[in-house]
Amino acid sequence: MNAKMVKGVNSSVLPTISFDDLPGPKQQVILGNFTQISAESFHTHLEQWAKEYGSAYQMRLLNKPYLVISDPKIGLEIIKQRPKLFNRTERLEWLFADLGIHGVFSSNGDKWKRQRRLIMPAFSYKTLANFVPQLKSLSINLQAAIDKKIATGEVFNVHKLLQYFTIDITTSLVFGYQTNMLLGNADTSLRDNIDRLFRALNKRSKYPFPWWRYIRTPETRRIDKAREEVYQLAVSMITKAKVDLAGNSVLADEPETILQAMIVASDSEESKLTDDELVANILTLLLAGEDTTSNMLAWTLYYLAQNPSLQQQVIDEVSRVCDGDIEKVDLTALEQFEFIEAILREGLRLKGTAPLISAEPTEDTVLSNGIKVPKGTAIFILTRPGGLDEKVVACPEKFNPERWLSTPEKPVCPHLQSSHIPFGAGARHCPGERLAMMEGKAVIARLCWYYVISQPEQAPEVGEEFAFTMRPTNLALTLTPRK
Ligand code: HEM
Repeated sequence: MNAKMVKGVNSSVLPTISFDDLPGPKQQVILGNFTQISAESFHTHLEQWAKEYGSAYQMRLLNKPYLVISDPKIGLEIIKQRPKLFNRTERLEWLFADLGIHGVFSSNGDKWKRQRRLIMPAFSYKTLANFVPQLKSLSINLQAAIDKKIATGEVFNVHKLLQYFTIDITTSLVFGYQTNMLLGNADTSLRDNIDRLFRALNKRSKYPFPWWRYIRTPETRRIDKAREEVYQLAVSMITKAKVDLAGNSVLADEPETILQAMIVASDSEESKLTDDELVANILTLLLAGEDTTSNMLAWTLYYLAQNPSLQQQVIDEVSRVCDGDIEKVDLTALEQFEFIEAILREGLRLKGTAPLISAEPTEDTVLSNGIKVPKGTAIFILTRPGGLDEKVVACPEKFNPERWLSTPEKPVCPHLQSSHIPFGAGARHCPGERLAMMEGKAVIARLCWYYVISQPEQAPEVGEEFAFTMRPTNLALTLTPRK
């Protein structure tokens, strides 16, 4: 094979290992490992096999071979060499296209470059800084929704309220449209539709061909309905944004929403986004911004519930930064919440909500560990094992935010930092990281300030479920107002 070497590797000293010679779980004829792996625990299966077969192994789902990488150095090497040497997988492209959400997340090549350029201004420091008052008012709505539930005395699901919060945030930032899920909008169809689309993505990613296009089941019909409803919402928002832009020339210079910014930025002939591309990107942002962030918040609360002294440390930080009054929280305060940031990072280390990143070489390639990867081989990069490696992290199973606090005498361990990629890395690094962290800090500060967070006695064991993002199952939390 005349294979391309990843950057910085000297081919003359590298022994090459053929993909077919890699170890891996025993495969069945035709099925490969298909029946050994369930969609809901996809990531834990892959992580378990990494413990058994090493940091690079092969598996097969029906006719499709996969290389699974859990060595963070190799994972980083792959994702940092996008878009030149690696792409998102072809399968991911058509899965997203099939659901009408083929935007910046799933595109490759020039299509991806153009879309990435057009959405990035929406995540600039300036745009997010302008969004802080809205973020603050939506976190107050979250608190009001919690208080309302507490007043009724009913047992309630905090995770669901966090999902409403992130939908309210994303729709308001992306469309400037108030879904008001937290303030009692009884129509939960948007959340239900997003949920259905995520589950469909996850289940369908196991199959090498789109059987659902030919065999209609009640579930395929429900998925089509969900897709159509979200699509129509996006179309109506585009129409409204265009009318707003036409009626107010100031908006062209200072767009108020991501959607307006995308329409303005795409207004030159060579970079124009078609309406279908606009819809796909709106849906991409809705999906990318909702579950990932609400799951991160839910996992963080799970760890805080087990540790009252961490809650007190959050209160102390908020008090110090906001001069004793959380209602003074603003952009500067959010930036100064270092301890809360450390808590969020530690939660992501143990329960990263994006445990897999997929990639595919654009040509035959040799990795720096000597593995020859044929063009088009699908690769799964596991984002969690690096942060659980005892050689890098002391007591890796322990929730210890202190490890993320940097002082001149004791900077954060560089190995820990480089093996921690919950938001990916390189040219396709998550553009929503800063927004997600701002949301996380605003919510964790407020909830610790106003409530004692605990787990009910007899709480069921909390599990992990993979539904394209990784979420907690059976999470029961009690929020009691602080005196
Ligand atoms: C805790 C919250 C979040 C996590 C853990 C997360 C994680 C990730 C990861 C792992 C990727 C793939 C990166 C790569 O391939 O290197 C990604 C991509 C992406 N994320 Fe996020 N994300 C979060 C929140 C958000 C938010 C709030 C938004 C926007 C509203 C967003 C928008 C995107 C987009 C558009 C991409 C595709 C980037 C590209 O392919 O160029 N994410 N995210």
